[in-house]
Amino acid sequence: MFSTTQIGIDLGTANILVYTKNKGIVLNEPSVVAIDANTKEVLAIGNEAKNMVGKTPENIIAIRPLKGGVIADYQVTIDMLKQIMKKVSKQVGFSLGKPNVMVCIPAGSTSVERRAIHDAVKAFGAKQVDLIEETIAAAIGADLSVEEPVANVVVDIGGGTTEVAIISFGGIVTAHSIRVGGDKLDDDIIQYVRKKYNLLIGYRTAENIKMEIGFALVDHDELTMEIRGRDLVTGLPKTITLGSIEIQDAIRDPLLAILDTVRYTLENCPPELSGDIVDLGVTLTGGGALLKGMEEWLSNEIAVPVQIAENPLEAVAIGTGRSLSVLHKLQKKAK
Ligand SMILES: Nc1ncnc2c1ncn2[C@@H]1O[C@H](COP(=O)(O)OP(=O)(O)OP(=O)(O)O)[C@@H](O)[C@H]1O
Repeated sequence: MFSTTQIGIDLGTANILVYTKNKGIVLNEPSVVAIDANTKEVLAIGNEAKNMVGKTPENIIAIRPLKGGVIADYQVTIDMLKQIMKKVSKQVGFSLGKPNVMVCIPAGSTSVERRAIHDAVKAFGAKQVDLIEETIAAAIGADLSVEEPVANVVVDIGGGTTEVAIISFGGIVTAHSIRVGGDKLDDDIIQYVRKKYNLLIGYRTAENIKMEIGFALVDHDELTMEIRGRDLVTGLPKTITLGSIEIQDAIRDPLLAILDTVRYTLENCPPELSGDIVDLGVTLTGGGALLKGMEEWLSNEIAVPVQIAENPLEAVAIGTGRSLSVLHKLQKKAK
């Protein structure tokens, strides 16, 4: 008899990852879909679609169907999910039997959207489909002892949202989220460069600036970077040099919004669990955790230890996949 393949899907605003128990991460691609604007036909997904952004003829448009932590384009999300299942099935070969699938969905998705995602995965041939909250998946993926009666604090800084949760005994004790994540930092960099230098830059350039010379609000030796864009006055291409101190200023507001959400969640922690936070600290997951100085800045501001999960970008997908076994064990116990 074949054992059932277990698959975890992290349906993120910025990236989609798929994890299987035996093979680990088997797919990691940006949540981008290229479609023909006239026929609405899906032409490409993931890396292939991202590479088309801003470089394609007018009839081919690239869509990020998940925006700001919610499903912005429902039909395209479902189409993307189908393509992903197709890719993964080829790679993993779960033709041997129907897989059990766990999907981690954006926090802001409605019950109708949750149902639709569930049905789309099921229609593709999954044996069982379950949905999981992002912070619980992140905590499991970060190797926190979520089943213990202690305060596990997770701050997941994704593309569209930041979610903060205190998890104890397998459940969320308190949680808060804001629609501010790495994408908002990119937006603010675009606005800053436009205002100060009259230069138009695209999202990919803004993201590169953030990754190369973006810092949380910590003192640091200044870094610089040359960037290219379109001069708004002459309409011609132009190169300028940006410094990390000015970029730090440009992304100050979203960083402070993230800090406020962390503070607010910690303030709402039941007193019995507060002591654990001082001892165990806060764990950062999601790509935003990789912003330079993030760990040091948050730790200084909230005065508790802060650590970054081993694989911040993969923690949710790993936890989503692993949670299948946790759920399975719980179900067995319940029988
Ligand atoms: N080295 C880095 N420095 C700063 N930001 C980074 C770095 N690497 C990735 N990011 C940012 O992390 C974000 C993506 O993170 P992640 O893949 O965890 O999001 P997601 O799970 O798709 O989003 P969400 O949780 O909102 O659905 C993007 O905004 C990306 O620019």
